[in-house]
Amino acid sequence: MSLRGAAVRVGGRTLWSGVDLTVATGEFTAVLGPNGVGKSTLVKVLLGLLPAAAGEVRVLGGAPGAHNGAVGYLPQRRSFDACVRIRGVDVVRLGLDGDQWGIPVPGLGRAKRRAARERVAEVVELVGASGYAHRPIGQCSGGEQQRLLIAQALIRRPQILLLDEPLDSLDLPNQSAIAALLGRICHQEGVSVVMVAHDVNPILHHLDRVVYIAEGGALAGTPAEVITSETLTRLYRTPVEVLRTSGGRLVVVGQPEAPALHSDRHAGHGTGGGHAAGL
Ligand SMILES: Nc1ncnc2c1ncn2[C@@H]1O[C@H](COP(=O)(O)OP(=O)(O)OP(=O)(O)O)[C@@H](O)[C@H]1O
Repeated sequence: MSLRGAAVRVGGRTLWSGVDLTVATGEFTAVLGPNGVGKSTLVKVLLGLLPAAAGEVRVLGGAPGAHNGAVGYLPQRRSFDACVRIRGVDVVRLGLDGDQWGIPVPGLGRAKRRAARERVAEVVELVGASGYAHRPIGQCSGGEQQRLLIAQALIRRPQILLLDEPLDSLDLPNQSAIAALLGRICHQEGVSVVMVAHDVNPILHHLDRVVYIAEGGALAGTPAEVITSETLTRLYRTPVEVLRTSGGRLVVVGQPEAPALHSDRHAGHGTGGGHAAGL
């Protein structure tokens, strides 16, 4: 994926401009930055849901959206209500043929149904969800639901996996487990992972590249290049300290927390109301 001199405008406002970025194949990239700078909007541009206002954006050698069959997408977290009866495996299967729901697929014979079942089982195994995938998804924990949604995004064997804050509202052990899972999907399965995140700590260990969006532009580099006290303090406009543990791992301290009602800030998109108060 590449952006050259790219800019984006929403609601008559330029969020960022002059952005030059490249995400190479097989890399684990985090998109970070303060609330409201346009991280989710970047994901929408990469999916072709929103046109760039200037510059050039290419995804898998084509215009954004042209190869979405090879892009898995996990939108910002929605949790399933406890009363949702659909099983985890059925949610995963929707990633394969959910877009054909209600329309009979001619010639979908027994062999194809078996292949689909096998692919569901394979991807459920990959994300470590076999133990609960046959339960109603509403009865799975937040971390379990997230694994099943990642399986859904992976079922078509995408080359790129785009995730919008997949660790949001998970507890710390689940954040680490999902981060490790995504690291494995990237580095062992060869899927390029691009993930919007608020807290870099759970993923820091797995990252190849960091993109910070702030001050109307973007800054990219390796974690060692970008994650420094000086750079983060400047970008977040608040004191942020980067410490190195005795094991050599970086820890970011003082990074602004995501507000508790995070998903509410997105409820008003497109309606002109609702989310500005949370920024
Ligand atoms: N459809 C829209 N119409 C008008 N404004 C929009 C629209 N979509 C997003 N915005 C605004 O664009 C800005 C960036 O939104 P975006 O969701 O990309 O930010 P973000 O960096 O992902 O924020 P957060 O960290 O809070 O998730 C916000 O100020 C938001 O209010």
